[in-house]
Amino acid sequence: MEEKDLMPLLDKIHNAADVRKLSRSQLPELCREVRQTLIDTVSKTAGHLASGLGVVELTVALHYVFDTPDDFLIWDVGHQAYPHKILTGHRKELATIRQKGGLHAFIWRGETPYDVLSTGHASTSIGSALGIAVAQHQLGTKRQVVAVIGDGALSGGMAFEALNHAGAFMDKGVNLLVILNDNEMSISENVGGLAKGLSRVLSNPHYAKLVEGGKKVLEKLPAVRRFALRAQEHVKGMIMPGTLFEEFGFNYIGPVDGHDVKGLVQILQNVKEIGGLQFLHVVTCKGKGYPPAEKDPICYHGVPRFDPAEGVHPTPFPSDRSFSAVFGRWMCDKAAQNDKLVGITPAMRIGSALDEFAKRYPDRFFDVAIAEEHSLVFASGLAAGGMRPVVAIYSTFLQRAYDSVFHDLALQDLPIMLAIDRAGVVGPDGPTHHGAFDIAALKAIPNLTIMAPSSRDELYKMLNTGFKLGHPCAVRYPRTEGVGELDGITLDDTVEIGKGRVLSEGAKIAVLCFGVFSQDYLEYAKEQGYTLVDMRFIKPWDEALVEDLIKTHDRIITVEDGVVKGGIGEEIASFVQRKIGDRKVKVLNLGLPDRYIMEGTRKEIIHDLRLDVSGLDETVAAFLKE
Ligand SMILES: Cc1ncc(C[n+]2csc(CCOP(=O)(O)OP(=O)(O)O)c2C)c(N)n1
Ligand SMILES: CC(=O)[C@@H](O)[C@H](O)COP(=O)(O)O
Ligand SMILES: [Mg+2]
Repeated sequence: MEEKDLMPLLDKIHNAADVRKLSRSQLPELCREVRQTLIDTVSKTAGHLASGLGVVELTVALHYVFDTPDDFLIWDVGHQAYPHKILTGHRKELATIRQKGGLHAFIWRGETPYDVLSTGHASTSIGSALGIAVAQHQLGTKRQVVAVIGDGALSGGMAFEALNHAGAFMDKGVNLLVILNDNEMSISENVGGLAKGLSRVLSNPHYAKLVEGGKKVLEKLPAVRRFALRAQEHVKGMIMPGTLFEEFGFNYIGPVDGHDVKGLVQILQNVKEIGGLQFLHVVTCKGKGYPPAEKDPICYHGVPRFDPAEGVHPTPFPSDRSFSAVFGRWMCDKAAQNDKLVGITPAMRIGSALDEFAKRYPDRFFDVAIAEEHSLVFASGLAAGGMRPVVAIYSTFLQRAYDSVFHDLALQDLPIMLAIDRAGVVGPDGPTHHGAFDIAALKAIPNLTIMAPSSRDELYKMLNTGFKLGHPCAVRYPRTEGVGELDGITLDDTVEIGKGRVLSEGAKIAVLCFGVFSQDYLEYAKEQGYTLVDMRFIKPWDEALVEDLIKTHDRIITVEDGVVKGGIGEEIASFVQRKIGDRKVKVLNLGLPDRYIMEGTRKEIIHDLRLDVSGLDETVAAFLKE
């Protein structure tokens, strides 16, 4: 075993209390061991890497200073919490992270006593930590509350709603420490005025002096609090004239070096003494300690399995065969033809495959940071102002902007297209990331056309159709590769609004699919002699086709990559009931269950839900006997 693989300290750490048994001088070695464990494990499991590497020292210092789990520690998103999982009893289980039956991808309420709230969607940590802090004040406990939020997550409006509300508790005996983990990165570059403001601090030539000054001031804090804070004001005044956070009622401290574990311990101990509303600005390097990740933190945000000696090659972008890549290609093709087309993403440029579009059309590409609600309202303004916006947004994150789909798109009848990526089961990111609800949620909104392509060429044609429509519309597609070729498909190729297509003529059973399942079932349907339909449209769906089918089929199965409850299948079942008169036609709705789907590969989950061919075959056999 190589020297680097020896973990003498980590071998003694079974929970955070064990961390607190170490001397402060042992902490740098503990950080080395945690960092090595992270690289060794995640390179074998895949998952989130760079963010966790950047908070190793902060995580060690927090568990060293605060009496966790009695004191509360709330991580924003939770993708950076792998070091936290290692130190709180899951060092071995980390090898199961994001796998079926394994550790949750992010923080999961109850996974350990240290984890009181589940996370996964950004910008919630300050609000939930404030709630916990107010609860402790009401209950009269002395339990401390710490929120750790990244500079990307801090760009989310929810974070500012919480900061604003926190101000109501200034000098009221509520203790809350908000730690900004500032690595100047989101998944890609962090954007916006706040990011610029924070960068000004870090790029200031006096920054190093400021950090030293900050440390000196903080070292004196408890003893000469008034003087120390005045001195710190002076130091900050050079760089940070009246910080935004102090306007919200917080005492802003920093910026401080987020990789000096002993310095962090000292600062946290001092800040803990002060109490009240504290905002500690910690500066870190995303990917710290693994040079390829330091050099390219975007590439190492989410990694496939890789050899640490080799690094990750190529940078994990959506594969060429993915639906996301088709969308990215369509955006570039359409932008060349129509100069009103603009593309918007809430912080997911790479995952949405907008990288090439952003490079070719920088003036028509807008990354609005982690601000899904704003991405749609911004699009409404662009549209009202004469542009043709396309918003690329993950299904699960679109949930944040549901009201804007109604209020700022459909109600206004604006020509905006939503490219809803990660629709349906996504896989290892688990329950906070499956795009399970967009069909049920969006189909309730009047004046919204919703399409679900079954193949890559169909997606391209649907994007053409949606853009040509010139009214509010959405195209939803999964985080998978697809069948179908784009050769010969042009920007003029569209699909007929509201019309489905029969892929295989059969009898007895008609299987109506919304999305990719029709391609999965095609061979099976042909072999069994069942009718297979690619419905193409969730709204408006092809009533005439269904009315026709129920004249010749007495079993209808609907399949959607979304929840069955409130899904499109139930709508069809109700339609069939009204149309069959005295005929006996039974309808079975298949899709995602009324429960949360835990982590696993998409393939595993689809199999467990009996939505793959073998599952469908079993279901059909039973259905025919009913
Ligand atoms: C509401 C929401 N939108 C988007 C995401 C996707 N996402 C996960 S982590 C991340 C970047 C977070 O940046 P930051 O908070 O700075 O953390 P870092 O990775 O830099 O440590 C994004 C956009 C999310 N989890 N939740
Ligand atoms: C933590 C987070 O929310 C993102 O990193 C998300 O995991 C990205 O998902 P994709 O890998 O599907 O882009
Ligand atoms: Mg960041």
